[in-house]
Order: sequence, then structure tokens, then C-alpha cells
Amino acid sequence: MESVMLLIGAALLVVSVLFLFSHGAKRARFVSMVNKLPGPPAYPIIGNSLDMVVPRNRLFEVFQGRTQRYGPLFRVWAGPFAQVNISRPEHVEVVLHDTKHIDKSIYYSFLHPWLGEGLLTGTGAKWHSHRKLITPTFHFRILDIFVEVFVEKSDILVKKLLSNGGGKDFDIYPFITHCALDIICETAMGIQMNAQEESHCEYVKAIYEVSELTMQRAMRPWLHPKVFFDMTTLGKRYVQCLSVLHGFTNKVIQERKSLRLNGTTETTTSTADDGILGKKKRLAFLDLLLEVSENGAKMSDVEIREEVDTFMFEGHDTTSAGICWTLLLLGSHPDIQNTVYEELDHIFKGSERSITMRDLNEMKYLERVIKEALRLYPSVPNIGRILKKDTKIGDYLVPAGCMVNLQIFNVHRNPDQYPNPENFDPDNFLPERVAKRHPYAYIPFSAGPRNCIGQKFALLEEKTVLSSILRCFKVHAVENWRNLTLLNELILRPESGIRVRLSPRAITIC
Ligand code: HEM
Repeated sequence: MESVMLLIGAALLVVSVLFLFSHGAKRARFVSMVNKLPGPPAYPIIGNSLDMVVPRNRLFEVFQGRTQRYGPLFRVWAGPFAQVNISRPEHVEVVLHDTKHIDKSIYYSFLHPWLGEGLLTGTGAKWHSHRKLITPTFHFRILDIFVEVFVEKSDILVKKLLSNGGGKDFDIYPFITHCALDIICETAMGIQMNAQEESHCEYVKAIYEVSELTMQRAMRPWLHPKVFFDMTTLGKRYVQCLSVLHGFTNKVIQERKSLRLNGTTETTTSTADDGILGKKKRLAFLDLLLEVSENGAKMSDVEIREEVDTFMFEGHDTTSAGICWTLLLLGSHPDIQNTVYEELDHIFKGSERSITMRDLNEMKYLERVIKEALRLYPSVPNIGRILKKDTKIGDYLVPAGCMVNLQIFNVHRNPDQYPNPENFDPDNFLPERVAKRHPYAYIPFSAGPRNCIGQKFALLEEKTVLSSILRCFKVHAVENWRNLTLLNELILRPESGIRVRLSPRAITIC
């Protein structure tokens, strides 16, 4: 018996040594490959994490400083994790084009408690099947119905702006955020949140707080381990917010399900032939998810909640930022703003009628303005992946397991792709100029298999809100746009909002 025990013990020892050796050898290879790339000197264990321990409003400067110093392809160590930063379109293409590299970097794990494995954060077979299921819910006929919601909420916004008192300077950011929240609550969940009327609603507050707390955690390496985070006041507040958010979404899902069962929603009155693209009705994404789910491709209630929460997160902060940056840029370039008026006047000819999908399709110049604003200020300034296999990027072989940070902000300011990249020039999106650029030189919605599923929705929403404002007001920027401090967080924002002055245009609809 003793000899058997001895043999088992010896075998275990050999296996452990072999495991440690092979793991150690793998790690040594990984570290040596990563350290061939240029990058700042790193401390053992903590790597370059200390660089991030600066006031929040200095982080952007730190990140940009690294790119200026080490160029468009460099590595940093986030503790034991290696991250390669890239900003050349040909390097970006290598990562985004490859269907193997669909896993998100570790930073997305901070969103998991809220979004679970929804489209943004999930991966593997589940992501594939959900992406396939959800793609038809962004069909143009459904977007056509959502345009009605965009118009309704934009009308409320214009009234709010009017009652804010013309002529004085104010921060327009919260007005736009509340409007975008009203839009996403109604289109994602079928709920009239009225954030524009009463911005103190518990759910709305929890949405703000959760985004803020997620960012604070990501920026403090010592709060990354869950056990430590949970012990802090921030962690405790985070749990309370999650309970509000999940509680609300769960309640809405249950209500919609039972209404469907009782046959009292518009959805259940549609015939099987109608399908999700059937009669022109106001369905929310949630109804569409319940419908596809009932049609055989089962999604559990938790999975549905994860997708609805993902829309809530991805679908309002991004568009608010896009609209606000566009207003700032238009307010700083009166000549370009005048060209937008000319286009709007040509479409509406002074009439007070509501905006339609057809009108939005005619707003070609405004579309170029929005695209150019998203170039200079992409709402999502960075995205991250984990390489699934050793990958040649530029002159370097980057090992599997390495994180890649795609610096969208810097991709968009490449002087080889954009003459005078720091200037605001909507003509950058004239078809002949677009044709001359690298296909990965403009990626505000990412690209490849994991691109933004909501990009058409986003552009239509931005056009509706902006044209509603610009039909009524002239926008004047109060501060010099080039001097604003940027917060390079989950979303790219100006630190102190967007201060503007509005003056009424000579048109009766307002
Ligand atoms: C100006 C507005 C928007 C911008 C700039 C934007 C940008 C992006 C980017 C860059 C990604 C890739 C993220 C990554 O790889 O980590 C993404 C993904 C995504 N976006 Fe958007 N987005 C916008 C609006 C929206 C809207 C309105 C919705 C929904 C209604 C939405 C839903 C999503 C979803 C679900 C994903 C994950 C897709 C997947 O991985 O399959 N986005 N978005």
C-alpha cells in the first residue's frame, strides 16, 4: 500500500513539475515576445499600472503622451496582462477583420455584473447565435417605426430648450442625454421613462451611477479584484444600483410576457404571418426578442434581460455624445451650420410638418457633418480584444493571449489618411474622398464581425435630434472647442459639458 502511495505521490510531483515548467516556458515566451515591442519601462508585477493613478482629467493626456512617445504600435503592462496599442488602419484591419479575434479584453469584465453575456460583452457560440437572432430586429422597417419615437422625443427636447430661456449660456449635455434616454427606454423596452420631464427617476439615476462606478473601478487597479471592490463604498453602491437596474428590467420583461400571454399587447394581436416585420406597429426591441424567442430560438429571461440592458447601455450614452460633439462643432463653424440650414430649408421649405424617414434620407450634408464629428470625437474612443492566436501586426509577432487596444481616436487623426486631420471638414465624407482612404481609416462603429449592430439606429437618431434643434435654433459655441479637456473613458466626453447659446431661427414650428 505504502509503495502505491509513494508511486502516486511521485507521479503527481512529476506532473506538477512538468506543468510548472511548461507554463513557465510559455510565460517566458509570451513575455519575451511582448517585450520586443516598444513601450515604457515596466515594474515587476504591477507593470505600468501606476501611470494610471492620476486625476481623472489627466488620463487622456497620459494615454496620448504614450502614443506620441512610442508611436502607433507599442505595448504596456497592465499588471501581469500585456496590452498592445494600435492606431494604423492596416494594423487595425489585421485584428478586426479576423473572425478568430472576437473575444473582448479583460476591461469588459467590469461590465459583466450589469450586462452579463449580452452582445457587447459575450463571446463564442452564444454571441454568434444571439447576433444572428438580433440582427433582424434592426431591419429598416423596424427603424422606420422607431423614427416616430425619435421625432416625439425630439419635439419634447425642443420645447425644453425653448423654455430654458433663449440667449443665455448653458450646458446642453444633460438635455441631450435625457432625450436619448427617453428614446432608448421606449425603443428598447417600450417604456415611457419621461427622463426629460423628471430626471430624478431611480432607474435613470442608477444608469448614470453604474457607468460612473464602472469607470472608477477600471481606473483603480486595486479595485479590480471583486473581493476588494465589494468591500468599498463604491462597490456597495454598485450592488445597490445593479439591483435597481436588474429589478426594473426583470419587471418590464415579466409584464410584457404576461401581456403577450393575455393577448393584450399589439404584438400578440399580430398574426403569425406578420412575423416581426409584419404590420406597422410600435414594437420595442424587447417585444421582438420575446417574439423570436417564442418562435423556437429560445432565449431565457436572463439572456433577454442581458440584451435589453446592453441596448440601454450602448444605445444612449454613445448617441448623446455624438449629438453633443456635433452641436459644439457646428456652433464653432457658422459657415458649415449655414450649409446645414440650407439643406433643411430645401427639404422642409419652411413647413412645420414632422420629420419622416424620407426626410432623414435626404439629409446628406447633415450626415457628413455627423460622420466628421464622429471622426474627431468618436463616442467610443478605444475598443479591446484578446488575440486568440499569435498574430503578425506590422513588424512584430504578437503572442496569443495578448490584449489589443484599438485606439479609434488616433486612427481617425492619421495625417496620411486625412489632410489637416485636426480640422473639422465634413467634405472628408464626400464619396470621392472616402473612396481614396484605407477601409479601416474610419471605424467609429468598429468593423468586422463585431461591429456596432446599432449604427443605422444611431445615425437616424442623431439626424432626427439634430435637425429638430437646427430647424428652430442657431447654435453658438461658448468655449473654444480646441481647448476642452477630454475624458477618455468608456465614452469620450468633455469634462465640463458643452456650453452653448441658442438663438431662435425665423421659423414658426418652434
Ligand atoms: C453614435 C452611436 C454609437 C457608436 C459610436 C457606437 C459604437 C460602437 C462600437 C465602437 C462598438 C464595438 C464595441 C467593441 O468592440 O467593444 C459597438 C458595439 C455595439 N453597439 Fe454600438 N455604437 C453606437 C450606438 C449604438 C446603439 C444606438 C445601439 C443599440 C440600440 C448599439 C448597440 C451596440 C451593440 C449591441 C454592440 C455589440 C455588438 C456585438 O459585439 O455584436 N450601439 N458600438
